[in-house]
Amino acid sequence: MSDAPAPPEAAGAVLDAAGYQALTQATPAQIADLTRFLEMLTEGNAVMNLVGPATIPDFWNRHAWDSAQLLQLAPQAKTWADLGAGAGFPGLVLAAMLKGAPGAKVHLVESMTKRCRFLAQVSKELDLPTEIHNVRAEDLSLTVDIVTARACAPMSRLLGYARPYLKRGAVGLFLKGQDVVSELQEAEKAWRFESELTVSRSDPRGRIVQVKGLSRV
Ligand SMILES: C[S@@+](CC[C@H](N)C(=O)[O-])C[C@H]1O[C@@H](n2cnc3c(N)ncnc32)[C@H](O)[C@@H]1O
Repeated sequence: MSDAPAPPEAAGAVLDAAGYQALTQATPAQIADLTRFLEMLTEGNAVMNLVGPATIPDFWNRHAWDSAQLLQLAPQAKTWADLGAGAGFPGLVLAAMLKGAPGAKVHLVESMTKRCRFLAQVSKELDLPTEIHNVRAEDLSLTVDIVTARACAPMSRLLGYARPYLKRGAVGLFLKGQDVVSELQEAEKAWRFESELTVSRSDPRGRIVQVKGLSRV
């Protein structure tokens, strides 16, 4: 048994920028971009509903690390589509971490115009490799390596939104909460698909669902 101290996520300690950097090997420039994003999120949240205000003090774990952990499941992926990107989770964090990587592009798909304006502001200021689509996800069809979503819709509905992307060869990586098993059971009534669950590293109650090979039952 190792005597090494428990990692912050296991110990339940609040994660700060240095802890995030240790978990992700983020560069100082990436930490600076994410710190500015946190400032813009805090300012934006004062005038519009972007994230639950109580979650902002836990930004580095609840939002940044929750999002960035996806990169460790798909280290070769260059192109991503984040459905229901909202204030930019996971999409803006992925874009900040992929900035400068050859061929990197994160498509942020969001139906609410106000939120798209916020996504555009952050992307412009931080010069992130994003493309913003102010549309409903299911009305768009992009060829990407990975299609992702967090808190966008229950799995059955989400698979309908993700279908055009999965049909073009994307793999799904969806951040889900503790109801994931019942959501999957419900989804299996309407869809056939392969799924694999990974425990979330930012919250042991959460699961990341990898989805491939979607078709209608
Ligand atoms: C609860 S928020 C979550 C936002 C972000 N993913 C996060 O985890 O912080 C859900 C977002 O999905 C968007 N949304 C819901 N259905 C959508 C759809 N069919 N196409 C695009 N955006 C959608 C909503 O406008 C909202 O911004």
